[in-house]
Amino acid sequence: MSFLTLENVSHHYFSKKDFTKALDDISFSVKEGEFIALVGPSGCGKSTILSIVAGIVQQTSGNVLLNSEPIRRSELSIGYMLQQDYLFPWKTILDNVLLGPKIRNTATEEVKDKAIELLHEVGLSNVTNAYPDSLSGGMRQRVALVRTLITDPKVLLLDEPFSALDYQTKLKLEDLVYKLLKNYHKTAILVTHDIGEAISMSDRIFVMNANPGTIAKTFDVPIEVRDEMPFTSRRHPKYQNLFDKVWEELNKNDTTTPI
Ligand SMILES: Nc1ncnc2c1ncn2[C@@H]1O[C@H](COP(=O)(O)OP(=O)(O)OP(=O)(O)O)[C@@H](O)[C@H]1O
Repeated sequence: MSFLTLENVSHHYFSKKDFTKALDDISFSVKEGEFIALVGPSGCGKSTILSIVAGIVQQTSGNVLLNSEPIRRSELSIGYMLQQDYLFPWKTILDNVLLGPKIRNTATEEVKDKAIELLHEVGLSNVTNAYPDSLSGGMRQRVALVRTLITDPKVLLLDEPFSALDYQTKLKLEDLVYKLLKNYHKTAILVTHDIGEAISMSDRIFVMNANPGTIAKTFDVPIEVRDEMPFTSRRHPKYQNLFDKVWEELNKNDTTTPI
């Protein structure tokens, strides 16, 4: 059963003199609890899709559906995780995590306990009262993850959340995020330029073309790869096979990077 659907979605960005056709006739469905990845060249509209799903950008045409009905924004809670963590330097880690609930007036003792529990789950129990400046990039992204999860969003939009991290930290965080999202049965859409990350974390991959942004091809990640944690899944022969196919698809229409 489809949970979240984009139906013939197109989008133009208008300026005073010009316009950009960012997306052309995008259609796909995501099941509840499913993890999908969008990969494609720079400017193909990946972030625009996330913004449309989040309701930050209103598509020029087409529909966004929730459980096959036109979406009512109040019915879908969304969590966003970005490349930058946007932690407030003057607030402690715990207060950064509790910012959303405090704004909504829902920061009960129970929510505070949940925040502490989640910080423990991501290995940050010992820094709840520290300030962001004293944390590494990977630790800060773990705080950002907890800050996203504390509001219990139904859908997580992950816009290149690991791309600013060193490679080792990135691999570790991919495992951690994957484990948490599966444990909490979250639906997630990941935008990434990293084919390996897309294969090792998601159930399906949408490869996009640019100018305007379209979905060129959808790949199902084989069950044997999906059943493993992201790091170990990279050892599976079917991982490499899919990597080659996604790479080939990405390069079919890419005229920007001659090698
Ligand atoms: N606010 C905006 N105003 C005008 N044009 C925009 C705006 N945001 C994005 N665009 C244009 O829309 C197209 C899609 O942009 P988008 O950021 O969604 O692509 P992307 O695939 O996420 O890119 P990247 O991988 O570089 O982050 C691009 O041509 C971009 O320049």
